[in-house]
Amino acid sequence: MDMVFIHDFELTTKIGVFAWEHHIEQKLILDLDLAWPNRPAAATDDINLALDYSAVVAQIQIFALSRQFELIETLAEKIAALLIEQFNIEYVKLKIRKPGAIKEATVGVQIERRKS
Ligand SMILES: Nc1nc2c(c(=O)[nH]1)N=C([C@H](O)[C@@H](O)CO)CN2
Repeated sequence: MDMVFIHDFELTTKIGVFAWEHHIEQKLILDLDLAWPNRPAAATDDINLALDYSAVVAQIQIFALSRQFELIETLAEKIAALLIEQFNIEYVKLKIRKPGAIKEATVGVQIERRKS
């Protein structure tokens, strides 16, 4: 399966369970693996047939600015749904790390979602 990937994407947003987190921005690190048939774009050298990773990053940034969640699980689910719908992507694997969450470890979530 062909993929377009976006790894180590630093996203700054308001996120967290605790009250003190509701008023500050925190850094998240996203890794996205997006199923996309790359041959048509390669055959024509046409960005219009490619999954434009810049456009994907921009959409996620706009979404993260406009919404606020407590759990990174919720953010992951919403981003996966957004990408499947807006870019017509068949399969999304998304990992979100929250580097500042705890001092003992790097923590986060990973989901895989398919277009239904
Ligand atoms: N599975 C999760 N556990 C926790 C989350 C989360 O989003 N998913 N969030 C927190 C707090 O917001 C924490 O990051 C504050 O440091 C705790 N556990």
